[in-house]
Amino acid sequence: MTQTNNNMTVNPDLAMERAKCNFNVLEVTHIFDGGERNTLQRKKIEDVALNSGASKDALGEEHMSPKEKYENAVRKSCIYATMMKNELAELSGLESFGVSSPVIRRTADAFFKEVSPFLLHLGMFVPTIMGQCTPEQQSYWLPRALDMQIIGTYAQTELGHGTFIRGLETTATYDPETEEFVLHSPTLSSYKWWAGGLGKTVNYCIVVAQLYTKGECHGTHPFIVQIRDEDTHVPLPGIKVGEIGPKMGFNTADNGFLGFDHYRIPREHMLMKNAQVLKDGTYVKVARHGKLTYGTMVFVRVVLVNEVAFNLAKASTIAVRYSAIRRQSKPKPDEVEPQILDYVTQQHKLFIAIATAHALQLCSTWLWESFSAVLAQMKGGNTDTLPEFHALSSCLKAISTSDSAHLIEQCRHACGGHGYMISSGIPNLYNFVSATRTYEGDYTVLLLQTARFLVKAYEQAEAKKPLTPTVSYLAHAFSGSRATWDNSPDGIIRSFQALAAGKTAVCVTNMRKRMRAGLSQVDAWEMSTIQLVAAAEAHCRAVIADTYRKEIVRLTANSSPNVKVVMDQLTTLYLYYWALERTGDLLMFTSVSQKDLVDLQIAYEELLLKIRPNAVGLVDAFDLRDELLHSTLGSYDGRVYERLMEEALKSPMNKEPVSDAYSKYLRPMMKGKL
Ligand SMILES: CCCCCCCCCCCCC/C=C/C(=O)SCCNC(=O)CCNC(=O)[C@H](O)C(C)(C)COP(=O)(O)OP(=O)(O)OC[C@H]1O[C@@H](n2cnc3c(N)ncnc32)[C@H](O)[C@@H]1OP(=O)(O)O
Ligand SMILES: Cc1cc2nc3c(=O)[nH]c(=O)nc-3n(C[C@H](O)[C@H](O)[C@H](O)COP(=O)(O)OP(=O)(O)OC[C@H]3O[C@@H](n4cnc5c(N)ncnc54)[C@H](O)[C@@H]3O)c2cc1C
Repeated sequence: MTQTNNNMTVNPDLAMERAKCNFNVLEVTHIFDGGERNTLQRKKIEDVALNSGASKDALGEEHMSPKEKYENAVRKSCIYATMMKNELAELSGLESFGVSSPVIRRTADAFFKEVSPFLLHLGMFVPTIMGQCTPEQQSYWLPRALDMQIIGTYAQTELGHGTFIRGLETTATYDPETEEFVLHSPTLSSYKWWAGGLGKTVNYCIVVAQLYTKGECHGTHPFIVQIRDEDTHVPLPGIKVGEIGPKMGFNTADNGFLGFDHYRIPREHMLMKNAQVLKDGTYVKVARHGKLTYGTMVFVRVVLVNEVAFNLAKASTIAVRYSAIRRQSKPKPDEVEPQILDYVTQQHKLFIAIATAHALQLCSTWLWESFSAVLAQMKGGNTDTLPEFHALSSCLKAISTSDSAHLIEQCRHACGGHGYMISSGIPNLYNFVSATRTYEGDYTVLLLQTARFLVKAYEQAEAKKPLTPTVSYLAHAFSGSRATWDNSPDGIIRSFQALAAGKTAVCVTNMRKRMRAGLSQVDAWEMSTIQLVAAAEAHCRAVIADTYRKEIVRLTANSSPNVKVVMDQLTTLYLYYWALERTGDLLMFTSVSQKDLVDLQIAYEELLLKIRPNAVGLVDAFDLRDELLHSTLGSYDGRVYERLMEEALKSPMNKEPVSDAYSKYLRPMMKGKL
């Protein structure tokens, strides 16, 4: 594994762990990266972007005031954007997620402990231009946006509504006299709220507003709106814009608010790929599917699965390396204190994090490929696969973000007190990832979208109609008997599918019962939503487990024997872990016995011991440079205590031997003179 400094002194415990590792680390790196070619290109990009030291700060971000932090983040965003235009442009021809590859996105993490104020520009503004504009509109806006001549964001959420898009209150009323739209915020709750970069950075944004023309409302549509002068950056007349204040994370993203006072924009600034307003105000619907204006959200949901996998890989790298150098307690009085990684409970906390990072990474690639296929079909006018894809991307976004946030927090627990230090890197990772569970569609709300699809699919299965691939297992939901338990990987995956089918069946039965008892369909649905969320979660687990297993079998077909073994151990661990987390459900919906579950628990514990010698090798295989980890606990060399002390000494509190607070408050209070 290449590191920036080849002459470093490595902590002896970490060196011992690396010597113990019995598989080829680089081969696993290639699996995680999606192939050797991707690894080589990633490394080239990282070398160009990071070796100059431009990502480093003289003073840690955490010691800066909010204003200094923001300005520093803008400074570095500009450096990175310039690199992207110049040095990195040629290198970024990876198998990429559209306009900016995930590798470019990831490398940027070395520059920011929180996030770049440009995140929404690349993450949503540019993708909306690509996905919602006509070709003419695109040829005008896209080059300017890609060249960063204009910087934009995505302003959809309002103070009063985020989830319920149809409830947005901002209006865009067409005036045929001037051929303009008049944007207006009629209430306080209609103010746009949350858009990243809106507070101070951007001069344009995508605004989602209720479209009115000829006195009729046509629902929400996207518009491109200039909000600041292109030269002076002063907000334009009719615009009220500002920053929303401190948050749990995202503090360098200047999330903002925005209100309009009868603010006029040209007709051409409505993004017209899916619907148009003609000069005379006639509304023309172009798209075949009513929800295509939600396309950018679907894109970001897909991207987020990859994003959280990467952040989970970081957290597990930090926690596993730290657990290898940390020694604590003395269970055997005559022996030295063990590495905390030797405690089975510690392995239980951490190895699932490594396995989940792999599972989500592979699912994200598979999801991206499915998305590309859906987009290709839609180009030809066919939207048949969109409902299934919406259900799939919704649940994968919900479960991947929720599991990752939970496991990153578990990694923090695994690092004891030191994990609570900002310098460990874990709090920032947690703050970032916990937000992903909420934004781009809240966890519960998205799982309920998947549940809608599952219920419909169940009814189709009942009527013996054909099923789409991800729910084909529902065809076996009507056998009348419980699924046969079998603890092979394929057997466990079948059991997860049986749980999803069983839970969906329970929901449908309960809803029907409730409706027979007099509840409306809406109320019967509402009363069943706890179970519907559980059914969607079970469905998603079955999809992840199945995809993870199939992808690993495929990707390791030509791997060396030990890589095959260790990758198989991780997938099996994932399956055992979730089977043991869901024992109650297994007892309800499969033939599993108490003895089977006791045996499974023992097999799980034995698997932890088998993975243990390779744990550091497995996180080394994520190949995360120290610059990306920002961690005193997780650096490659394991100099944890030295780094903790170095960071502590940087605290501005240590600049003076006696704090001013002594003479101002402590002394007077202690001398009774306050
Ligand atoms: C490559 C690297 C680039 C860098 C990027 C890195 C990372 C990027 C990070 C970016 C940072 C982002 C920061 C955050 C940004 C935001 O949060 S932006 C705001 C996001 N907001 C939301 O996600 C709102 C969530 N709400 C909704 O999506 C919808 O309102 C809803 C909950 C889905 C309900 O919509 P509604 O119109 O009310 O529909 P329903 O009545 O419930 O359903 C009607 C039918 O429509 C189907 N449907 C709904 N959505 C879609 C869709 N998107 N696609 C296809 N179909 C959809 C739904 O299933 C219903 O179908 P039927 O059951 O058949 O009736
Ligand atoms: C860090 C961050 C960055 C963001 N960036 C942007 C941005 O750049 N642009 C932008 O437009 N927006 C942005 N958002 C807003 C984000 O998209 C919304 O916060 C998110 O979609 C959730 O909507 P909400 O806040 O209205 O939550 P609410 O819908 O009010 O959710 C509150 C609770 O109600 C529950 N709930 C709501 N509806 C239902 C239902 N139908 N059934 C059951 N339960 C329900 C939810 O599950 C949740 O528990 C950002 C948010 C965050 C936190």
